[in-house]
Amino acid sequence: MAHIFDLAPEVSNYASGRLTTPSKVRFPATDVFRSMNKPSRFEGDVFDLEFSGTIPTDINGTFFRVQPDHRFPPAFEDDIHFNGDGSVTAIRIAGGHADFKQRYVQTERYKHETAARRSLFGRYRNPFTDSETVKGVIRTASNTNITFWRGMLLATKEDGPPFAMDPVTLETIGRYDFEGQILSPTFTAHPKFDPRTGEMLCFAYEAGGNGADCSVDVVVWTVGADGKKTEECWYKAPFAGMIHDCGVSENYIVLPLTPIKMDLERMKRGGNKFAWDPNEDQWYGVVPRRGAKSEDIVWFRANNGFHGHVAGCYELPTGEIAFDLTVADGNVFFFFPPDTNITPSDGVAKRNKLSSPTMRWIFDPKAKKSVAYTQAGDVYVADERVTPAVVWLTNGEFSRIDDRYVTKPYRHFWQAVVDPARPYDFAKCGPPAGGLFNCLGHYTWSDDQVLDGSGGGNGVAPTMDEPGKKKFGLEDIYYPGPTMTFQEPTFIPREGGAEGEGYLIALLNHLDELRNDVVIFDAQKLSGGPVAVIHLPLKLKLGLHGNWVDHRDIEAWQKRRAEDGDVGPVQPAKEMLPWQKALQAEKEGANGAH
Ligand SMILES: C=Cc1ccc(O)c(OC)c1
Ligand SMILES: [Fe+2]
Repeated sequence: MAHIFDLAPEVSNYASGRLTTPSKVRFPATDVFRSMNKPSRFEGDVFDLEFSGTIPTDINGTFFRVQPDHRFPPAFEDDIHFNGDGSVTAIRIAGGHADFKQRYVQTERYKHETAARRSLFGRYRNPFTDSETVKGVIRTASNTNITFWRGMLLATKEDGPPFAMDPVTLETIGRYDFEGQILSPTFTAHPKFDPRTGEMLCFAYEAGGNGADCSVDVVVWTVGADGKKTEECWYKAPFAGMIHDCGVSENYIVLPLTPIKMDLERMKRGGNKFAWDPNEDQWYGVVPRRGAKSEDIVWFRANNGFHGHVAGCYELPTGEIAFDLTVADGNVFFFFPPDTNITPSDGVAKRNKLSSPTMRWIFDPKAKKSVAYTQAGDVYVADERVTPAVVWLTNGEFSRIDDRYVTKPYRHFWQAVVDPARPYDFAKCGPPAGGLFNCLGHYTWSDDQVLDGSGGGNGVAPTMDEPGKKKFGLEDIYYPGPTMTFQEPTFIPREGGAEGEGYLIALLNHLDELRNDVVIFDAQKLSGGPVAVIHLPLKLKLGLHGNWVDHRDIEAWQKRRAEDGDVGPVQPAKEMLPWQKALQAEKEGANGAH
């Protein structure tokens, strides 16, 4: 009997890039599904994890994070990581011990594909590539963020509505529409929480129709601590681009619009949802948090760049807004290249060795603006272009702050950092899956930068290409060695501590062993190395975002969410979304016509 491994090499499940009728469960032989990126697909628990060092006994809570993790071989052989099914990790820490739980978000997509035991949804955010059997089904993979809101976890991806999960069991409760108050087809993966008021500030882009029609409609909401929606205002964006993250100050919200553009005709042809436009500016929309009208938005323009994640955002004594985020000098999403049918060939950006500094922008919300009439509606554009007040060469991504300082002046931020000067063991690890985030960085703004937002005194920072730029503030860096990279860090506040006093927790990727650890640092002393290394007996996937939830908050809400609690159980959405109802009516109309 020939040994299984002696048989002829496996036949691919793909014919001209499309999934055939899979004879075997076999993922594409591409970098997206290889080595550290190999599908995990694991759901389960590990009680009382092994660890080295000492897990701080003064923390009692759960570190939640989410990863895209394809459950089935994708419909398209060249599928991308960002199109994987959302799978949530919970690291429950108490009494110096840690437990592990991993569960998928049981979205509509999850349910339909489980029943079919195969992929039914096609390309990333392109329903024109889906099986006819799932037309009208909410297709989000809920794979980008996992936040805690009024006793539930919200698993989110910006292409669809949130799905609620139980924060202890990780069971999926269902699609969440804020008790029927938020019915847009899309919802941000980056809601922000005002620590002073308990409000959730959130938004959606491509929000005007079915969530996949390249709409330029943007909506911004405020939901009060009591769960009641108190603000809703709709705006027009200058083009159908990505608004991934946002910043919130005491009175304003800042929406960075990235020049990675949608195109409906390309999508209908089965192409990519997005294409990088190296000739387009980066835009920043600034809107009031309260009592806003559509004409209150002001869009600021700056030279082309790729927005990363927001650190802090707050108002200066002048009433201007300091807004900090990483901005890369080229297309970070290499899997969404320029659309050569649209972008003039001479415009294709030079192949950058991307640099991704932290930029501080200072926006005047009262800036003089003019109306640009676009076919989609009025766009209010500031007359003056903007340049960054500070360019800090952190070369990082996944900025995080002490979330108790959201909307307020802050000093500390942390990032996953790329330092190409450090040794990397390519022979053992191969290419650094997901980016060479080989360090964790802790950064502290200097006094003058906190108070007046200036670039260290004169308010004018060197431009991006000025040689020998100044370093700003303090830097505290940890490098684990040549075979490891980090995922996004998350701050854990120490009870009663000042800003930034506490711990930093992150996943560590062992690219040689193909396994993960969870590392915990003193947030003020990364360079001292981790105080604890929690050993997972398996490899997860490269994830996106995570958050720390203190167990007292979970327990308090468990009481309130009990059948006899003052709030009662989480209510999943009861009705289809408006775009689904419209589609159903269209179908019935068409059927009725026969
Ligand atoms: C990191 C940004 C980002 C933006 C859009 C996405 O759909 C996403 O999916 C994982 C991630
Ligand atoms: Fe994000």
